[in-house]
Amino acid sequence: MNALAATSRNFRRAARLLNLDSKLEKSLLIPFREIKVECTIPKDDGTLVSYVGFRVQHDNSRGPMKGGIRYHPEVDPDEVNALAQLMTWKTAVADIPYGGAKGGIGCNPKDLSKSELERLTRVFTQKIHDLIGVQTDVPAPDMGTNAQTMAWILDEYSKFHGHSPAIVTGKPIDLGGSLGREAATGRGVVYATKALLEEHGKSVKDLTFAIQGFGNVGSWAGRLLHEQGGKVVAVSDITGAVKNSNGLDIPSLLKHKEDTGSLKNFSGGDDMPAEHLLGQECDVLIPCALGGVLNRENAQDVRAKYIIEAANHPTDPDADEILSKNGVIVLPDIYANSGGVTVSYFEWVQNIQGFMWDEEKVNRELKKYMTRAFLNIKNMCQTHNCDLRMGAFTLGVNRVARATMLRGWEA
Ligand SMILES: NC(=O)C1=CN([C@@H]2O[C@H](COP(=O)(O)OP(=O)(O)OC[C@H]3O[C@@H](n4cnc5c(N)ncnc54)[C@H](O)[C@@H]3O)[C@@H](O)[C@H]2O)C=CC1
Ligand SMILES: O=C(O)CCC(=O)C(=O)O
Repeated sequence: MNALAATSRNFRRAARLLNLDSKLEKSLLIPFREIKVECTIPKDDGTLVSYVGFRVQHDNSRGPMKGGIRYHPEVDPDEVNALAQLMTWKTAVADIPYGGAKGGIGCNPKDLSKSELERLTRVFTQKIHDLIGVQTDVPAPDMGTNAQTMAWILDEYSKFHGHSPAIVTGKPIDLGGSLGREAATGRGVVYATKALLEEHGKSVKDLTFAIQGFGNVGSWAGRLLHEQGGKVVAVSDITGAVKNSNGLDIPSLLKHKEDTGSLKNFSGGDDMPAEHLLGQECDVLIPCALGGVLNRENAQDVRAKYIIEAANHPTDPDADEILSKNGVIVLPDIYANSGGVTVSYFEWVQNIQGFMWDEEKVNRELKKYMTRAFLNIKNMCQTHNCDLRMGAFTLGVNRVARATMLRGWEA
C-alpha cells in the first residue's frame, strides 16, 4: 500500500475514534505547503546532473514544523507527504512544541562524492532557504543524511540570514549540536522497548532481537540493547545479513562493518539472505530501514512477539491486521522513534538559550519524555479500547486538533 494511503488511513481511523468534525478532519490531512525544486549541480567530471528535491510542511498549529531530510533513490512526493504527516502526529505524541515536515532528494548518496553531496545540499538549501526558518521549519538528518549534511545547510542558510545554529538539528557538536543527538533515536527506541516489555513483565536481558537496517538508528539500538544484556541474534542492511542464535557481538560487528564496509563475512556469525531478516526467529523485531517493509505478502512470516517500529511506517495497515490476528504486539513509529526529534527539540532549545546541556541531562530528559508518552498512549488505549497504534494516533491527532481549534480560522 502507498505510504500516503496507509498513513492517511490510520489518521482517519483515529479521527473517527475521536469523533472529529469532518471539516476539521479534512483540514488536518491537507499539508500546509508542498515544495518541489530542481537541483542541478556539476559533477566532479564537469558534467551536469539534475535532481528533484522536496520539502513538505504538513502542520504548524503547535509550533515550528520539524522533520528530517532524506537522500534516497526512492524519495517521491507521496512518501515525503506521508512522512511529513507522521512528523505532525509524532511531535504531538512526544508533546514537544512543534508541527511536522519532511524533505528529501531523489538521489543515491553512495553514488556521489563528498564534494558532489556538498554542492547538492547547498543548491537545495538555496532553493528553500526563504521557506524554512528557526521559528517556521527546522530540518534534521534522516536516511542518507547526517551531521555533515546539516553543517552544510547551516552554512548556506547563514549566508542569507546571518549565523543561525538553530536552523537545523542533528548538526556537529562543534557547530552547536547537542550531546546525545546522534544516539537519541536508537536510545529512545530502547527506552520505548523497555516501557512496553515492563508492562508485559519482561526484560531486555531475557530476550532475543532482530534488527533490519544498521545505520544511525539500527546500530545505536543494537549497541544499547547489547550493552544491556539483550541478545541480538540477527542484523541486516543493504550489504547483507548476519545471524548468530547465541547473540552477535555488536561492537565487533560494528568494527567489521567499519573495516570492510559490509556485514558479510563476519567471523562472529553466519551470513544469511537479507530478505530472511523479517521472518527470523526472535522475540523482538526492530525494523530500522525503509517504510512498507511489512505488508500483506510477508506479515504472516513474522515470528517475533513484539515489533518495535524504529523506522517510519515499516508496517502497512494490511500487515497490521495480520499481525494483530497472530497476537504480535506492534509499538508504533510515531512513539517508538520519537527519541530523535525529542533530542532535536533539546538541541534547538539549547541553541536558542545559548547554553549547552551535559549528556547525562539530555538522556535523563529523553527518558522522562519517552516514559510520559508511553503512559499517555496507554491512557488513550483504555479510553478508546484500541491498540497501541490507535492509542498513539488518537493522542497525537487530538492534541493537534485542539491546538487548531484554539487558534481558529478568522481571517
Ligand atoms: N536518524 C534519525 O534520527 C531518525 C530516523 N528515523 C527512521 O529510521 C530509519 C533509518 O534511518 P537512519 O538510521 O537515520 O538511516 P541511515 O541512512 O543511517 O541507515 C539506514 C540503514 O538501512 C539500511 N537499508 C537500506 N535499505 C535496506 C534494505 N532493503 N534492507 C535492509 N537494510 C536496508 C542501510 O544499509 C542502512 O544501514 C528511517 O526509516 C528513518 O526515517 C526515524 C526517526 C529519527
Ligand atoms: O530530529 C528531527 O527533527 C526529525 C527526525 C525525523 O525525521 C523523524 O523523526 O522521522
